[in-house]
Amino acid sequence: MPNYHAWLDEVRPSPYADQLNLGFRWLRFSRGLEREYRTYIIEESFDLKRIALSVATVIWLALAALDMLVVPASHLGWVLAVRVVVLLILLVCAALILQRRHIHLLLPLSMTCILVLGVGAALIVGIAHRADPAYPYEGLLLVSMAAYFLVGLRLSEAIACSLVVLLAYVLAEWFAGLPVPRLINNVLFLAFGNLIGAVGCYLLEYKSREYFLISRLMRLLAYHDSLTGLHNRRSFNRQFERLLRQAQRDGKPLALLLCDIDHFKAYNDCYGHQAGDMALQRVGALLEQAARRPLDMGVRLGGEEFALLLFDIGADEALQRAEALRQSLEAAGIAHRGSDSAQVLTMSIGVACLSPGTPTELSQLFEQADRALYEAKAFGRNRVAT
Ligand SMILES: Nc1nc2c(ncn2[C@@H]2O[C@H](COP(=O)(O)OP(=O)(O)OP(=O)(O)O)[C@@H](O)[C@H]2O)c(=O)[nH]1
Repeated sequence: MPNYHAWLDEVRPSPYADQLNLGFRWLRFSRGLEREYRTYIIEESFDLKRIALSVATVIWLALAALDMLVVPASHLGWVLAVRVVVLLILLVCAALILQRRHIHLLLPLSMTCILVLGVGAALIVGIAHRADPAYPYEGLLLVSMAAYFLVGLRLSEAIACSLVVLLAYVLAEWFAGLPVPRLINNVLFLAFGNLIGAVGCYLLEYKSREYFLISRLMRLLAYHDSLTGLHNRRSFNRQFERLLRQAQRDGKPLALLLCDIDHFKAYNDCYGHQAGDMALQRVGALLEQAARRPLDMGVRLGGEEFALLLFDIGADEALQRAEALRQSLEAAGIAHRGSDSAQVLTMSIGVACLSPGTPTELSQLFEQADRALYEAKAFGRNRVAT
């Protein structure tokens, strides 16, 4: 399919943007993304599976009632026996699916339901055709349509299920002794129906994958700063509450480092806005490196203000990390002839710590770090204060 996402050129590289650019006409992403998509689709299709199960059970029971009217009494017992066995398996699968605990079993259970319905329907047609060749076989197409559209299967899974059902039908008709020309006619009808289902399913899965990539990319854009790739203030506010709760629950300390580049206005004035942007990106990369543990967070708060949120860190170590960060910018040696504090670009850092068990709001921790930053600026910049 053609790629209409020209706007991706203006977005920072990410696995989602890369995959959108690369395309996915074979309905497959790169390995990591494919795993993420499959987990997402299983979660997403849970409600669909519940509805599909209810619809399938109702239709199956309705057809059982119809069988009592149209299947000759000599074969009705067998037909009803198949209906009961299929119904029982459906109910067991439904009980497991609805518990939701067995999320890893959701896919095999859904495929089992489709296969049991399809093979059961094929058997019933075979049994009925032994007595009455006019018994409708088209119901098999309903099972395939459910596989393509109703259960949330991927195209390859839906095709696999439908082919097994088609094979079961051919065997059942062979057992029933249906004349070959009629069998060919019926198989062709089912095959064409499957073709239509497969094309529809392809288009749906393509759109579902596209939606997955775009929605993940949008989330990434909404929570990250476009210039540096760091978390933005919105993401910081959102994650801070979560980290605070986790720190309190686990009895771990937290530290907030507020970082502000010194004399950045003068830097812009001396070297231009574009050079200023590049300097901000270099600072962003240093913060990214400093936030190396999974629960640490490097943030661009706006302009030339950054923050580093460190999880499970005591006051002494937090000061050391702040000092290391300050030194790393100084050591980067980005010339700054307009600065009063040094000949290179530097930053001032205010540190605030939160001990376990101390109830604190983000605003309080922020104020504390801001006061320390103000002190660092007032005492000559290019320093760490607490
Ligand atoms: N290049 C560039 N400049 C920015 C960006 N955002 C903010 N700035 C500039 O950052 C400068 C911040 O200036 P001030 O708030 O006066 O701070 P300062 O000059 O660093 O002074 P001190 O913090 O007191 O050392 C302003 O000139 C803004 O235009 C950006 O995204 N890119």
